[in-house]
Amino acid sequence: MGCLTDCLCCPLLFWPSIIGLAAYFLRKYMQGGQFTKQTDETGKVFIVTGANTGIGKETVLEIAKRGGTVYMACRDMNRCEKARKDIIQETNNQNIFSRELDLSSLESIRKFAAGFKKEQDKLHVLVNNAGVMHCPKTLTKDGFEMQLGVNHMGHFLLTHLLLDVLKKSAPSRIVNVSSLAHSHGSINTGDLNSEKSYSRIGAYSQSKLANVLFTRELAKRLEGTGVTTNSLHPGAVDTELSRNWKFLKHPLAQLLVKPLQWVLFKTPRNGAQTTLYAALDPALKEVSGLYFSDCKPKDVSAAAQDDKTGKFLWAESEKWTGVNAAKQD
Ligand SMILES: NC(=O)c1ccc[n+]([C@@H]2O[C@H](COP(=O)([O-])OP(=O)(O)OC[C@H]3O[C@@H](n4cnc5c(N)ncnc54)[C@H](O)[C@@H]3O)[C@@H](O)[C@H]2O)c1
Repeated sequence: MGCLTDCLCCPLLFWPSIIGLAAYFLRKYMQGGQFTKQTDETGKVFIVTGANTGIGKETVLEIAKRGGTVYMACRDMNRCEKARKDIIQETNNQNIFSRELDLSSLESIRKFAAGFKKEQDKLHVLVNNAGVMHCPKTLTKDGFEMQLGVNHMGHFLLTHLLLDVLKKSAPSRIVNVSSLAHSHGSINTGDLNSEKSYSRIGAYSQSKLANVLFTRELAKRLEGTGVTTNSLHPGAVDTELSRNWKFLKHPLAQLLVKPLQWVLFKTPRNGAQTTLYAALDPALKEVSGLYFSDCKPKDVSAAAQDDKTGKFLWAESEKWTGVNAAKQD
């Protein structure tokens, strides 16, 4: 009792302990839902885009632990190869492969899909995970605004090129990693490619809204094929995604931001849980067109429920990516 009174009277001990405890429990809470079901993925083939870091790498690691064959589709082959070796070492699963895929190049996407289909005639789960966020205005090799180009258009083409193998492997799944940022986005129908004006944040939100609209429209078109598709928000996750916010690298910003990040952001492993849930949970075998967060279905914004915009985006994406011509290749 005396000791407690002493502590209460000593702000130097009391307040740091209270803040520390509050931070600890808040961090625990912020780590979110976990996918704890045990599944055996032996014999199943997966592709994960952007698999060398962050959520993508953790997704591959967990699937590898469960025996799946995984193609890590990456832009940076040095980092991809290193991540692959780490995963093989940790899981002893030798069926992990690294392949080059640059989603900012339609040519690279076509090359990746053709190469994959030469090696495999099955694909059970495609995880469209790769993404860029808040970059300064740049264009993809084909002249698309980078965030819409990589996050949506690249995955739109990739998905279409792999649909035949996904259908052959049904029941199969397409998982699109979107973001809560979709909820403050809008599809700029008059200036989809941000030619008249550009906002880093607006273009990211637009691309993540495009992920949800694409998922919903695709789900309708895939009805009865045995291929399902869902989108998700992984949570706020401590990854390299914020690399374009250069001020965060300043030592002073690090001093302020790091403790906050530790409390409020998920680890990449916890950030991968909703992706794993959407990709692996047997209970979702026939569930399609939904949006998940923390391993649960969640509502999407009104803009994401607008089927007219979904159809507009689909038609534009077909035009931009030349998907119908590509399918005949
Ligand atoms: N981290 C978060 O808080 C958060 C929140 C919401 C949504 N997301 C989404 O999660 C996904 C994964 O992001 P992360 O947080 O792991 O970030 P990350 O930066 O660690 O990983 C992104 C991956 O995408 C790859 N990539 C980028 N451009 C590419 C291209 N042109 N071609 C191929 N690959 C490319 C990167 O190389 C990297 O491997 C993204 O789609 C992101 O929008 C993340």
